[in-house]
Amino acid sequence: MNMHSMTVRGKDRYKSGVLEYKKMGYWEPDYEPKDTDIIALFRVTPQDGVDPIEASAAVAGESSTATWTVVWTDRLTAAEKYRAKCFRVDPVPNSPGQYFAYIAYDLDLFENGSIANLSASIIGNVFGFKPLKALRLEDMRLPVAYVKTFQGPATGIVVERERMDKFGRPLLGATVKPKLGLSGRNYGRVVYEALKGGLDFTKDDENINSQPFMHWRERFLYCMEAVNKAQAATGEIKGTYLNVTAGTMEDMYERAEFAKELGSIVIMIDLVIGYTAIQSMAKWARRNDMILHLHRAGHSTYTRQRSHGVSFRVIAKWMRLAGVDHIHAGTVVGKLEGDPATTRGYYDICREDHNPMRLEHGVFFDQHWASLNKLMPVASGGIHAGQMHQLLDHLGEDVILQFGGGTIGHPMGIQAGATANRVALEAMILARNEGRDYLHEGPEILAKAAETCTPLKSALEVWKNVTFNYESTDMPDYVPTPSVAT
Ligand SMILES: O=C(COP(=O)(O)O)[C@H](O)[C@H](O)COP(=O)(O)O
Ligand SMILES: [Mg+2]
Repeated sequence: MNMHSMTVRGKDRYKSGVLEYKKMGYWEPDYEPKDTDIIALFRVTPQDGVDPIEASAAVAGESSTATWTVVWTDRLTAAEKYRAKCFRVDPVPNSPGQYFAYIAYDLDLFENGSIANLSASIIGNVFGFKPLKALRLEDMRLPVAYVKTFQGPATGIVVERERMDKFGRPLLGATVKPKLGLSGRNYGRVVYEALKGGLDFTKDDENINSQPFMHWRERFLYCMEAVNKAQAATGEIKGTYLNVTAGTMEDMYERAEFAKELGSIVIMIDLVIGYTAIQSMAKWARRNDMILHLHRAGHSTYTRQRSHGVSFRVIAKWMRLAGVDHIHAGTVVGKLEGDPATTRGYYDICREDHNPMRLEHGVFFDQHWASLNKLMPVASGGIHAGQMHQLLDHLGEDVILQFGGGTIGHPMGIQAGATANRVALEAMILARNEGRDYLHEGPEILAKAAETCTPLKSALEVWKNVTFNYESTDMPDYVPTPSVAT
């Protein structure tokens, strides 16, 4: 094969002629994916003049065995088997210049139980490939044989509810605010008031670790004192997600051990610690019967753009494999990006034993989760009591609703903020259980409950105009082949 054409420069530098991945075997339109193949769906935006099939074959090549030219040593391997195979390329409806490329990978390309290994192939080099303008990993079909090599959530939704002794309603939480600057004693006071007022959990913020104004041991000590006092005062089980995120694994283990010593039932980590660190902490959590909360800090840097990056649905799948018990998955109605249909897809990935293909929720593949536990989704970011009916409608019952500003910013104080949220939630659950149309009657149900709950009345009044609109990104009218859909 003559690869000298790779030296083409100037405006013609991306012409398809310079790419020979099709010829190298990375395009196989007749390929029928095996049950054991991993399938990735990419949204490919080729540079002008680049053939979409050649570009998609290049994605298959660069994310599996290929380099830019044929190498002699290919012949020393089972190259046929190890080459990823792009088997389908469809134009994305209503998105000129963008294509959905389906690529199948043999299971033997991957190490058991390692997100680091999976991601080093699938999102390793290929996102910087010059012949592409943009590339987005939209979804993945993970075969059961591969899923079974991961531990999954150690606690999961069912056991968490049993441990918390709370059933039939979403759980309630709050992120302590302000994000930074409180001393340990004042911080612990926020935790106590929020839990005493009616919340089930409080949470450290993503950037609270061990800063000069509050070292981690102080935080843990004051927080656990607050949890114990609130449990004694209310007779309910309470928790606070102690963020053990730190600069090294050794520091994280030390913090997690101390949280356990103090009797905490839950610890927290941030997505930015990396996949291997997350899997290590998940194994620690399983060994130590600890619920593991994951804050998705940093995800929007690569999940938000529609044409480039990695969809959060893929991250949610990877995190269910990795074995966290909680994951932030969006609110729809809050301050952070996320439309109802796509967010629903993320929640489906967390909570179902089997995801059927649901294009209307952006779920492109059937996905069996084998015996992996269900992952509790967390709705957090700019939500308040006045949205309770919408939250229940969009997100269902197996979810943690977290009101940071919506608790700690309450005009009557933190306990009152927590009470407002608890009363609003219970009013809505009762209405739902009575078969009422709680979504449409929501404002009326909340107003009625507020007649006997001044904190709720005050919350409804102060935040009555706080709404964040969302942009709908519902799936376009797109029909993939049944062979990859089922
Ligand atoms: O601190 C907060 C929310 O505070 P508040 O309730 O005061 O807005 C969380 O970090 C965000 O929820 C993260 O977003 P996401 O949950 O989407 O990852
Ligand atoms: Mg935060």
